[in-house]
Order: sequence, then C-alpha cells, then structure tokens
Amino acid sequence: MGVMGLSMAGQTLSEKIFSRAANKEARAGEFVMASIDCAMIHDITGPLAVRGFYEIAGKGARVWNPSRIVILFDHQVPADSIKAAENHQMLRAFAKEQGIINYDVFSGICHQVMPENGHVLPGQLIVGTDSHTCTYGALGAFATGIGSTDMASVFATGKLWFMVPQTLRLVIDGRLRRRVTSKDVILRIIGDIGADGANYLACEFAGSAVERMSIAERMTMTNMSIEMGAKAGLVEPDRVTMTYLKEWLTEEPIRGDEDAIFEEKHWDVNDLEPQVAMPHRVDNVVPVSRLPHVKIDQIFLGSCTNGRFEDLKLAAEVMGDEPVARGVRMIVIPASRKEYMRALRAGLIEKFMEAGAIVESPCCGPCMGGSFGLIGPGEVSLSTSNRNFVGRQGSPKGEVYLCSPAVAGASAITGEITDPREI
Ligand SMILES: CC(C)[C@H](C(=O)O)[C@@H](O)C(=O)O
Ligand code: SF4
Repeated sequence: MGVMGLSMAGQTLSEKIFSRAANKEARAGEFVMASIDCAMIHDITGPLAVRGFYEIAGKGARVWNPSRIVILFDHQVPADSIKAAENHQMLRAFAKEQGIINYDVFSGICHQVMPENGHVLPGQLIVGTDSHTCTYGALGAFATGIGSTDMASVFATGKLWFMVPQTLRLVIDGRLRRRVTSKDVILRIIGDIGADGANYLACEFAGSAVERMSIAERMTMTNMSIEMGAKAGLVEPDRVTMTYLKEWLTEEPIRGDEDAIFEEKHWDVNDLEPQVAMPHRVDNVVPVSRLPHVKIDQIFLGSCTNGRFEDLKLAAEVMGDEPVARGVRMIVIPASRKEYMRALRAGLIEKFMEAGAIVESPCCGPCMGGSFGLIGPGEVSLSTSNRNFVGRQGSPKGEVYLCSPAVAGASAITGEITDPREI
C-alpha cells in the first residue's frame, strides 16, 4: 500500500493511544515522544529509578506530576532482608518528599493494585518498571515495562520516546470447556508461536472467547504477552471493561478502527485441553493429558498472572473437601488485599488452611524466587505464575511447571500434575 493508502487507513487501538499521547497522528513504525498518563515503580526497581531521577534532575528536584506516579511494595514484603527494608524506607521517604500516592507493604502485587484502584483507564499510556506492566492492557490501555533509567527521565519530564508497534490480533473463538481457563489459552498460544513469536508487537486479544471472559481472565492473558516478546497486550474495551471500571470511567473508551492495518492469527478453543509449560521454557507447552507422571513438591497458587479471587475460587472448587496430598507444600497468595478480603469473605482462606495449605499476605511470594518459598535442588514446583526458566523459584537444580489454577487445585490433592477434568 502506498503512502496515500496508509494515511487513509484507519488506526489500531495502539496507534490511537499513541496519537493522543504524542498529540499528532501516530502510525506503526514511527518514533514518537509521548506523554505518560501513569508511571509505576515497585520495591525492587524503584530505588534505581529514584537514584536515576536525582542524577538527571539534581538534588531537591520535583517529579513532573506526583499524582501520576504510583509506588508499590510487593516483591519483598514484608521486608525479608535488611536490604529490602532499606529499599522500602527509601521509597517511603521519596513518596513523602514528593507527595506521591504510596501504597504500603500489604496492598498487594502492583499489577493487581493498579487496575483495581483506578490507576488504569482505557486509552491511557502507562509505564512501569516491571515487565508485566503489560497486564493493564486488559482494560484497553497501552501499558508496557520500561527500565529504571527510562523511568528516571519519565519522573523528570513526564515523557518518553517510543516506536509505535505493529499490531498482531490474536483472534480466539469458541467456548472453553469446564475447568479450561484463559491461562490454558495463553499457554497454548505461547507454545504455538514461541517465546519470541510476538517480539515488539502490540498483541490484541479478540474473538468470541475473549468477549466472554471476565477482566480477571483477560488480565491472565495480557499479563503473559511479554512471555512471547510483545511490547503490550491489549483487549479492546467493551461492556465487561465498562462494568469493571464503572467507578472511574467518565468518557466513552476509544477503540481501534475496523479498517486499521494489522496481522491476524486464529485459534479455536472449543476442544482446548488444560495446558502445562514444562521446564525450563514458557513455550515448552503440552496438554496436561500428554504429560508423564510428574510428582510435585510445592504448589504456588498466586502471582499477578493467577492470584485473583476467581483463580482461588476455581482451585478451591476443584479441590473439593480433599486435603493437600501428603508431602506437598501448597502456598496460596491472593494478589491483593482486596482479593484476599473477597476470598476471606467467601470462606476460601479457611478452606485452604483446613486442607493443609498455607495462605500468605498479598505479595509476589515465590514467583521469582527473590523472597520466601524457594525450592531446593531436585524439587519440582507447580506454579500458576508466568515464568519457569532455570532457577526462577530457587535452586537452579529445581524444576518449575506452569499451569492454571484448576490444574493447581487438582494436583494439590493428588500430589502429581493432574488433569482437573478427571477430578
Ligand atoms: C523484579 C522485576 C524487574 C521483574 C520483572 O520485570 O518482571 C519481576 O517482577 C519478574 O516477574 O521477573
Ligand atoms: S508476581 Fe511474579 S511476575 Fe508478577 S510482578 Fe511479582 S515477581 Fe513479577
């Protein structure tokens, strides 16, 4: 298509978001200087961004807009080392000095707290010093992870350079069977296209299966967009989005144009089985029925991928009244204080505790092996999180399998990786 044709074509959701943020028509492939709507840092990467900010802007400098910065504590909470405690102190002091919205150690995982507290709205451009910032695209925002040095300049100027990404639309049609979840869909997609299959693309999840999904289910998929290399994962805002955001949404959300230019790939999920990513790659994905017997030492039900109320509820329902299998350690961590309270009121916390699991306060927990709940050499972890590379959850001689909350629930009571449809 010639230049004329291109300029006349409609725009993708991402192109529209960048056009608004850059205050000029933005097309895929172009470089733009864009205004940031919200910038998030957390306890691990935050201190570096703060130090970088003072280096760039000078001692005593003020951030560009304190109301657009969110600081969260989630990776090492409650502080698990003196270093972590010092990082927390430093961020609290910075927040106080700059007048920044500051959530303390028990609010939950940044990627859950941001959307549930109204810091993410459709059409916004959001950056965070964490690779899973892409999660917020479930609400129709363009959200992406950036480095701490880039964040330092965002703090100083409120702007950042981007290359507007091409869009890959992942059209997912069909009805998911009982106990098959959006986690199985995203694992299958990553297994099919590979861990680098969507490098620097804006992945738009669409199709009848996505339309039927809740925000929690959509977040599981946008969360894992980075695991196939995507710059962002998005879902066009619809009625589900509007309902989730009713407290905060004041205007009609923007959507992409029908005649926009994008690549498209299709999946039919009518017959999809529960999927598992085997060690040590997220794209090493097989249907659970094709796994050999895999005995597990530890189960982690939580993380920004699958630590929401719906996830806990599904795992609990699959477990029924059965106890956690002998010799298995099950760690349950609700993704946020709000999700914890929902689980508490629904009796799920009691149910997990009675079954022999342990329920921890909202945080990242064992997800990245940087805090508690590590596995030892030769041990196998089954985890509802998003990464399983060597050493991710502790010993480099351990193994991590990734799965849905339904598979986690089924496996908790059998002690080996189990198809939840057989329980
Ligand atoms: C600590 C942080 C930089 C990291 C990320 O960016 O993803 C972590 O959250 C992870 O999941 O590995
Ligand atoms: S839960 Fe895991 S993936 Fe999510 S932000 Fe925390 S460490 Fe990263």
